[in-house]
Amino acid sequence: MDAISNVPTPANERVYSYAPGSAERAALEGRIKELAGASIDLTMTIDGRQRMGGGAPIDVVQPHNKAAVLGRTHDATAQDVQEAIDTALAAAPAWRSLSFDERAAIFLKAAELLSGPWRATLNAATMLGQSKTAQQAEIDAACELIDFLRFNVAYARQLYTDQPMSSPGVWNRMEYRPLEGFVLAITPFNFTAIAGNLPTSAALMGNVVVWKPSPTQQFAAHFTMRLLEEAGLPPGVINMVTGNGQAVSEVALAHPDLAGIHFTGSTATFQHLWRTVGTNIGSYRGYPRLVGETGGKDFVLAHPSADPGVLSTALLRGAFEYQGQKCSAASRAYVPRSIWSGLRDDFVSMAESLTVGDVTADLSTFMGAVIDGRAFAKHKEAIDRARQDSGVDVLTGSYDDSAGYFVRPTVLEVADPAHEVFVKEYFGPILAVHVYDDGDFDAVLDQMEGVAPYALTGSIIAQDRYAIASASDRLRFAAGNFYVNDKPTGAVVGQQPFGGARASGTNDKAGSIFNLIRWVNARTIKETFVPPIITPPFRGDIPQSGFEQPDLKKLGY
Ligand SMILES: NC(=O)c1ccc[n+]([C@@H]2O[C@H](COP(=O)([O-])OP(=O)(O)OC[C@H]3O[C@@H](n4cnc5c(N)ncnc54)[C@H](O)[C@@H]3O)[C@@H](O)[C@H]2O)c1
Ligand SMILES: N[C@@H](CCC=O)C(=O)O
Repeated sequence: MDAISNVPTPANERVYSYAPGSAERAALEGRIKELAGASIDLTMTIDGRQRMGGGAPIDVVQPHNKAAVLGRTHDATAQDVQEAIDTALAAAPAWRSLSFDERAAIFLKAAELLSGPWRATLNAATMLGQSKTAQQAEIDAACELIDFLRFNVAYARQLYTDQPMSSPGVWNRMEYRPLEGFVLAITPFNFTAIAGNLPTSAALMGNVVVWKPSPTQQFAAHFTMRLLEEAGLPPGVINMVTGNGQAVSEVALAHPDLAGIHFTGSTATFQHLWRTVGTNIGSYRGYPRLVGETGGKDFVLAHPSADPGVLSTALLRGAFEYQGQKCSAASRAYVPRSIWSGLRDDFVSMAESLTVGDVTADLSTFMGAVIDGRAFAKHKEAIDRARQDSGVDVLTGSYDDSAGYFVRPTVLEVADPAHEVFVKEYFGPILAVHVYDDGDFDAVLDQMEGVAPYALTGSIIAQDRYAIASASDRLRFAAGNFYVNDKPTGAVVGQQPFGGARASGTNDKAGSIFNLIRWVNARTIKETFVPPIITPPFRGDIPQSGFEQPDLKKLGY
């Protein structure tokens, strides 16, 4: 089509409340029932065809009811991964020559389908497979993924319209080519939206993708793939391989056409991927783009002027929503003694009153289970160690994996601000609190700024504007997303572009133009309309422009 279209102006998707008696609640409950008993094959999708991976089987269960198997997936083998790469590369010429409008329409349609008929399916799958409450599934699997799909189209259009200046007689253009090769998207268990965004953002920019979701998110990923197909994604553009990723690392990272990695997950995994790419660097066609958003040890710093109600709400929601399994979750808090002495008992009893259980059976439950046995064992060990540590006061916290992987909200009060609990990411509902003398605010600020290797999210809770300004300035490099008088979680696409620095990742801000820039490789084109020509005899002066009078004799006059 010979036109430069206006893409639809994006707006954040409305968040449904799922109030008792509402139509959306009835639809969700119905879908939960159907999917809970479905026990489906969680296949790979290569060239639009679904088939099981050739490796070891993996049962995908409900974390809050570990005996309930939602489906079975298989590890992809080296041969499976090779096939996914070959398919992607074969699909590349047609996909990249499709116009942006045609590509964008697929993802806009996916957003529309998810906003309507697919909403209950993806929310139910996320609740069942990742143990999210209805509210947490809604803000993730529905709203955030819809926002990613819609806002990315608008950001891509903005990027494409960014063009260089031209001078008289010259037209300069910038062509935003996709990367040459394939993009490998490796996604985490905790956000259905992130899992959907990582392959689709690269594909929107004209790239072909091999996508490997986390096995513990495979249930919702399976339906995300079906949604994209219904939206019209051509076969081969995004190829999904399943399993733990061993073969993906071995084959894709050694492939000469690896053009980029779009990763979200732990710092250790990203460092492994980066190291492997580094080792193989001479063998690629180009320099693979490495985009990785990783772990955090996110803080809440309270000033003596803080409103205690704001502080306790930020801590309860920031630390315990989705069982603390958000990369943004508050896992360390610094609270002045004057506030803590009045707040502690109430805060602990509020934490103890949070309901924990099967989020799909009772939609009012505040927390579900942690994702799997490995996560449960890690949290159990951390709590047991804390109990044996004389420097740690376990104010509340317990665990039970008899039916599901349940870890109750855990609050540790610790005097030593350099203790492991302020440094290590547990990625669960464990909050460490350091109580300081009110006069030590500045010293605390200096210490907590660099005690952990991460720099993802953090909050300052204060009424005193000088304290807010000082914390904002001195914590400038300690968080990629910084909050004033709010919890450190819940970034919204288009409002708080998300990502952190230091060990927390490359900070390419998911759902923003900065991220999309990583998936293009710009070509600059200069066209000179009337080029200068050197005519003999050469007198040593090189014409600077082609604006000499035309030779009328040559033209026949
Ligand atoms: N910064 C962010 O935006 C952000 C967002 C979500 C999660 N996270 C982080 O993600 C982590 C939790 O997610 P997770 O447990 O799924 O992380 P993880 O690193 O264990 O797994 C992430 C993905 O990498 C895959 N993987 C693991 N080893 C691999 C290998 N050798 N080769 C190829 N693939 C491999 C996994 O199967 C999964 O798909 C936390 O550290 C959290 O902070 C960060
Ligand atoms: N973007 C989400 C966190 C994603 C990581 O898990 C938030 O802001 O809470």
